[in-house]
Amino acid sequence: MIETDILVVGAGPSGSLAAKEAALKGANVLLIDRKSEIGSPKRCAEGVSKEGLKELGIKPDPRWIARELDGVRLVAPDNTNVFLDTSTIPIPEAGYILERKVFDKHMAMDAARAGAEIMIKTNAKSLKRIDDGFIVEADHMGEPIEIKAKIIIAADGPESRIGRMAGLKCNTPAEHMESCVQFEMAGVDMVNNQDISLFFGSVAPGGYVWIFPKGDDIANVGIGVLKSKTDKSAYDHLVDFIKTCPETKNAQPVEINVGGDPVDGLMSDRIGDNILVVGDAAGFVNPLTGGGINSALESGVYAGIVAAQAIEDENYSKRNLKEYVKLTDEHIGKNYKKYNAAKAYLLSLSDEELNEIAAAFKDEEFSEVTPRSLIKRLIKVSPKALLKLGKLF
Ligand SMILES: Cc1cc2nc3c(=O)[nH]c(=O)nc-3n(C[C@H](O)[C@H](O)[C@H](O)COP(=O)(O)OP(=O)(O)OC[C@H]3O[C@@H](n4cnc5c(N)ncnc54)[C@H](O)[C@@H]3O)c2cc1C
Repeated sequence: MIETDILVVGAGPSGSLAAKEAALKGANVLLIDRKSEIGSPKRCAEGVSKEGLKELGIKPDPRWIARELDGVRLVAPDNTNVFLDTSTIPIPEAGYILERKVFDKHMAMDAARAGAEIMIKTNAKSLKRIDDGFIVEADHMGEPIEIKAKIIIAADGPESRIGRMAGLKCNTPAEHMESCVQFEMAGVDMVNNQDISLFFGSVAPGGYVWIFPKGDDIANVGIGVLKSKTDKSAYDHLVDFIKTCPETKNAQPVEINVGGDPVDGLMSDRIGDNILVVGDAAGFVNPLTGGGINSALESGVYAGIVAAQAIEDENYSKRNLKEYVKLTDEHIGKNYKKYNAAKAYLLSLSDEELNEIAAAFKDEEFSEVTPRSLIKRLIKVSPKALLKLGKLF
């Protein structure tokens, strides 16, 4: 039987940062992932906020940055463009396009350098609660093993099972799981290959289509839809878009990525005795954009710090892990309410309303956008916005 203070299940961004932080604070840490190669296959459009990385002290490394971005292009159903410049407006998940397969590996390498032990091709299958922690049954390189841990950090992504196995109520209802499909494509004739492009309206019911540039003619072209808003699959919506969009109709795929994105907001059940849940597994995904890398990293840091302190205190009770909930509510969750309201508004708009708003904003020189100034402007453009926004705020 392998024994450790802290077992981190999942070496995505949240798990690697949790492992690194806990190891730096002196805990004995084991990080496991079921994959043969950490980071691969990716399930991500790879957009990340520059500021977010900076705040966590993660220095940009050319080995894992595919592209540095200038801004965001919002595209209305009638193809009207609105350009936002990230140097003047802070926009979540818009700063760099990562090479996730390299980034995730580097984050795990940093955890190893901090002192964490890593086991790849190790799939956690079940949990058994014992007096002072858990015994995890796992499959390592095809062989059954057992790992005894005082604390588990569940960093096992959007289809997380570890939290639930430990008795926590942390799952995303199907109606709030964005269904995503993406092709990495070559030969994309982008309107602007320094901006990410987001296409709204009936092209992607309940979500949006994205083109995220990774090179001059290389891009992640993907879609997220809510199953409750369409009878068609996300794949069929994306194929229709690619065939008809002038930027993608001659492009060719080199990779396909399929996955769920939990856009329901933070789960309240994020801790229990001997367990903390981080990243997508706990719903740390911006409900408006579907972006979760920055908050996965940040939640991992807080979990690592709190878990290491609990090891030092020799107290792994839920009560002693509460600081994690406080930190994540304060630093991450507080913004989700307004993002949820903005999303509800966006989803309430018809194609015609989106076209009207885009037409009014298309020549705008945005120097600063505050929620208040944006709402004022929206109401001026579309008096109907007053009715819809009134219900939300
Ligand atoms: C198509 C798509 C596009 C996206 N685009 C963006 C974007 O552009 N920007 C952004 O910020 N976010 C994006 N996201 C969301 C982003 O990918 C996630 O928020 C982020 O990866 C969450 O990190 P994580 O560490 O919580 O989980 P993950 O990155 O999912 O990592 C979980 C890890 O746990 C491992 N694991 C799972 N179960 C077990 C087990 N039982 N035993 C051992 N290991 C296990 C998995 O192998 C995996 O490595 C996108 C998501 C999708 C689906």
